[in-house]
Amino acid sequence: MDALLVVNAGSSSLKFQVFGIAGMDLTRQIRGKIDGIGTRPRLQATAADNSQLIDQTYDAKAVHDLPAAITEARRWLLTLEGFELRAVGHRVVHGGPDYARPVLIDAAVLDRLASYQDLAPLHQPNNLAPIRLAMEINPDVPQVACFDTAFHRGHAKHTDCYALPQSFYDEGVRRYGFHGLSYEYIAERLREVTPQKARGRVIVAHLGSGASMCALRDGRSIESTMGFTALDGLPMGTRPGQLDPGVVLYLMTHKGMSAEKVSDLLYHDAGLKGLSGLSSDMRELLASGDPNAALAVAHFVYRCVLNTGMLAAALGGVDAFVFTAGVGENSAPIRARIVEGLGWLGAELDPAANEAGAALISTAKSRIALHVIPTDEELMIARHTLELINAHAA
Ligand SMILES: Nc1ncnc2c1ncn2[C@@H]1O[C@H](COP(=O)(O)OP(=O)(O)O)[C@@H](O)[C@H]1O
Ligand SMILES: CC(=O)OP(=O)(O)O
Ligand SMILES: [Mg+2]
Repeated sequence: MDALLVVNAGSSSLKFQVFGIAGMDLTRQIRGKIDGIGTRPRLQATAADNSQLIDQTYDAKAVHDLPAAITEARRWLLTLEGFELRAVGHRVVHGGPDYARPVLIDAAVLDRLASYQDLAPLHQPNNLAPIRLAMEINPDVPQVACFDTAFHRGHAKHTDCYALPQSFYDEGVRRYGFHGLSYEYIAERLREVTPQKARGRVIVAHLGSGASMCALRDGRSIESTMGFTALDGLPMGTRPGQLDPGVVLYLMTHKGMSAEKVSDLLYHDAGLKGLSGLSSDMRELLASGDPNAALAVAHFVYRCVLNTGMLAAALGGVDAFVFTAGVGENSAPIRARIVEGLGWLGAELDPAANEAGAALISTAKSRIALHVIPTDEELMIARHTLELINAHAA
């Protein structure tokens, strides 16, 4: 069967899906991921009927980074039979000022995307490595890059500028926002789940290893907690979230840290991992009795509540709130604690629905609807990829 492969390299996971394609039709054939990279790596994949194809765990050292995960996933994908690869769609985290929509990749595009590497060091190299590999192995198979930044590119200038001389804005120093493929998918799902609310004011909390929130008005992004890079906003697995730039100056001038050392700290050793001194993985922190784990969790919840206030102000009120991504989809205790902090907005949790992992977790009395919607960045990438390759072939 003609097939489309989708690759999504995140900060702690490599997700992939294989779709059968016929004209504009997509049928999901395989859904897979390696998660817990560097902590407790696990490769899982399921077929279209949800039957399990593989479930394998690895020693943390065996799959310690994304390149190692790419090698493992590729090894397994090559064992599959019956698929004729027609295109590959990739998540690329940073599209810079140049790309406001998905693009067919050629050598010039690849060079341009590589020039944003410093702006997303945790992701961009891992997004580009499989593109280079596929170009070498299958030079005739078209590849499409789909950007985390694209969905936010309609933000008004007074919201996506920094208060710096405008020459910086002109050269691309802007608040881009990320996780856009996830928000685009959620905006589409909301139109099916709750069409009336989808036209209103919605805050989506994408809480994974990387975490951000997005303000949607009538399904379009108007604000994000992330900025020029994926360091800003909420605390994350290994990134601090919002940080006074004075801290960076202090580290460089008072502690003599090089730019490289600061970058290492901010991308790899901060966030839940840095603050707890224990783990970047929310599951491990919730299971731990250590007071530093409790501190990191309390900080995460507090910053989620604080940032909700900011986005509520941007929207002028809130009609619905959506939890998604690894933590948002799976952790009832974190959802409960965030909702508790949103009581001032009139949010009221239905604890039984929350514990049961229901799609709607608010009470009938709640002033805002609280939803849990599993994200599907890979489906968004597949749709964009198919659209582009069909347009190109026409
Ligand atoms: N049941 C759970 N409870 C708490 N956290 C969870 C649970 N399941 C997954 N997670 C968290 O979700 C994170 C991964 O989310 P994901 O969206 O896949 O991240 P990314 O795409 O950024 O790699 C992990 O760091 C893990 O801590
Ligand atoms: C942009 C970003 O932080 O992505 P992820 O959550 O997949 O690491
Ligand atoms: Mg992710």
